[in-house]
Amino acid sequence: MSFLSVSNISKQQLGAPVLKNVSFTVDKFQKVAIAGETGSGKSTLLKIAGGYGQADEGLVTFEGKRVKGVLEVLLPGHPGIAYLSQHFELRNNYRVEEILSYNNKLTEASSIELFEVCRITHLLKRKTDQLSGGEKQRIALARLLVTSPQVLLLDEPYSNLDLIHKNILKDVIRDVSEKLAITCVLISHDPQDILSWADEVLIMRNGEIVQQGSPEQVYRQPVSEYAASLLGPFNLISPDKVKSFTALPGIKDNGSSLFLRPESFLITAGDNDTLKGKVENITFYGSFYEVTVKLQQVTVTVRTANCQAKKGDTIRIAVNPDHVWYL
Ligand SMILES: Nc1ncnc2c1ncn2[C@@H]1O[C@H](COP(=O)(O)OP(=O)(O)OP(=O)(O)O)[C@@H](O)[C@H]1O
Repeated sequence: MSFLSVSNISKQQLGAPVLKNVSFTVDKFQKVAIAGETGSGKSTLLKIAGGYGQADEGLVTFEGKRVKGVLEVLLPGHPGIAYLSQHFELRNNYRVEEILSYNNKLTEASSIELFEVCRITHLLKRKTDQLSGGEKQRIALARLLVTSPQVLLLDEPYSNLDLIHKNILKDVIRDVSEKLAITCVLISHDPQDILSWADEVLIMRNGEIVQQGSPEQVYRQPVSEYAASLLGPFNLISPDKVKSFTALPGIKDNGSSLFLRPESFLITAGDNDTLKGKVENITFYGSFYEVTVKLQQVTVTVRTANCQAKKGDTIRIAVNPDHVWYL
């Protein structure tokens, strides 16, 4: 029996299908990320999974019990499942500690640990209008966690946060999974948030899950150009141009497009198993450079930690044969 099971969910909004027969399962303690373009149905799916939406068809179960939709219950939600919306609200004119005292099912020691995990211990005496957006978000999260859920569903928790607050919240969410042993499902647009955190990634398009796999699988072996583009930059060499890459080990001209992430290329001094090209552009991104290299027939983007070359230089590039993929 799956911990959380979403089976054959379909949903229409204003006469148009928003979810089409979607199924997935979440194991206990798993970290699942949902990615997809705007309007692909991520939020609708997450709400239905937590009992905060209403499916037209299909079944959601949590530990074997059916999760009812909002139209079937007086108060939305299901015991054991917490859902943090993109649009949460904290009541004005309350102290944080008051907000966190309602529905608190934890012992005092566990509450103290939770407030530490959420990095809000220093905020407990503040009023809710004396908090930054990032602090409010962590309190909204703690407010859910004091109810002692087993599953936490997070809808784009990192949107609208600056890098500092985003990094704090990333640490918090990691600790929620690891220290508090809570199963998490998270929606995000940012490949870094998804790939560095998840055990399993679901990719949605037009109300369907088009790919599901580990971060490495979905990143290195996408099922389509769409799936590839959600998780970062890539080179896609059309079948008629692949022949010019077959000098590189591991690359075959098999009638498909050749897919390579920029870091699958390597700038090298050697002559063997390499291709010659001219540097067209170099962009510095802090921890890496992106180098645009014009080869005989195509231009590719190469990602490298160090770059001695200059614009206009002729360089040689090799490829990591383990990263070769076709679409
Ligand atoms: N209450 C609603 N009434 C009508 N249409 C809706 C409603 N909620 C969602 N939709 C539509 O359903 C589709 C999926 O919306 P959803 O919010 O699930 O997508 P999403 O992938 O989460 O998008 P985003 O990344 O922008 O949040 C969209 O076309 C949206 O316009």
